[in-house]
Amino acid sequence: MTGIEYDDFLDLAYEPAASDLVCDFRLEPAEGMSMEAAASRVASESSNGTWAALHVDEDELTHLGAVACDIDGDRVTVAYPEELFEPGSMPQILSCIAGNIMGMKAVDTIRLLDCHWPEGLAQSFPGPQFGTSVAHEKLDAGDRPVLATVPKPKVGLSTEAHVRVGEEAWRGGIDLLKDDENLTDQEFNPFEDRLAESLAARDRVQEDVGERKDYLVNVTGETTEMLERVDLVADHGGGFVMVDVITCGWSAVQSVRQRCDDHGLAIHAHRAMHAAFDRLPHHGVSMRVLAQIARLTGVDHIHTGTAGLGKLANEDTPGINEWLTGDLYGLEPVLPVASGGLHPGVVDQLLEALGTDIIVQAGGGIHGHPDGTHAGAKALRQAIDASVEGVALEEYAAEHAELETALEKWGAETPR
Ligand SMILES: O=C(O)[C@H](O)COP(=O)(O)O
Ligand SMILES: [Mg+2]
Repeated sequence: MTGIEYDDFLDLAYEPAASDLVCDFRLEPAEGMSMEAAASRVASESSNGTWAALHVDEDELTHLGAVACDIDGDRVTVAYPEELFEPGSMPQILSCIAGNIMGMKAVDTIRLLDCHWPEGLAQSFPGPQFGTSVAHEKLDAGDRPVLATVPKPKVGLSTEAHVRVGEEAWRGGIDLLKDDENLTDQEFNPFEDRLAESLAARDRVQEDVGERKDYLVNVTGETTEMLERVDLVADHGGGFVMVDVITCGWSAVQSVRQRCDDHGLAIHAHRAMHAAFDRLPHHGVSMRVLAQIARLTGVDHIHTGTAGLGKLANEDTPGINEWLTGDLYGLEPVLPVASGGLHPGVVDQLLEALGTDIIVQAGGGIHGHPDGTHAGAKALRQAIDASVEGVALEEYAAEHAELETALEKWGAETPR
């Protein structure tokens, strides 16, 4: 017999193996508990330990214990053996590394800051089907950012009004019409009507303007229902679906990813509710980790913030975007989405901060233009063109009336 003590999970001399999943945490131990004891409890509870010492027959035990292997101030590194995990199951992985430990009394606060994914575990997931390549595989954005818009008000428009707003925006130079996160299949704007009519409008606009356009229709719902909606999008000739990935849950995202593979559909991930996990800096799961999970489970785009230029609080957008587009054992890169309070007057600063390999989404920043949606869409496209060409917005506005009006209204201010 062997006794497993909860403080057996600390070994500061341990060097993680290449196959380990290595996680960085920030901890605040409970009163009266040392950092070492708290770190060991985290490694224990998130792998194969519990609060009490156990007595287990050595012959019956598979060694799956995690190791708290580094402590630096309030930072703790924990290495997990890959055998602890079910390959390809994001819920199972999260039940380890972001499970009971989030509410454990041994720590006052705990935040999962970053994960270093080993090759085997990363490759047990599909990753994106298209990722950044949507800009030229499904659209005609070339080297400029892809442009998207959400009709506002976010809910309440009839199908007809919704489609009209979309058509005006596409004609003004926007690539993607996007549903809002809380618009799915309500009575005032039913899913299938909106899908069919929007895609018919898309086809008309494409024919007229000679540029590919598409529609990010929000399929979010109960998983079986959501898969049926994915099939409908394919039946109607759409190229993308949108999913509220946090509210649906990662298991549902994995199911949608499989179904989208059958149809060649790209997935636009909205992150509504992410801030419940990542807004408090000392607790929860960072947006960086949520974005990593999104890439592994296979979304093609995900909202990652606006580098402080929009209406929502954001953590390290440039760093997250760099991870999403960097090397990950051959998995496709994800196209990051900047959204939330953007308007033409901040586009130059946005591209300076995040580069051009992004989607720029503006709702209020288009439909709030004094001359309406069509002019607002033109103003956003003009601001993008100016910034890509390296021309100052004010200078470009002298020749482009819609941009001039937008700059008069909003200047370069960041909204709240
Ligand atoms: O879902 C989104 O991305 C938001 O609705 C953005 O809207 P806004 O551009 O008006 O802030
Ligand atoms: Mg929204």
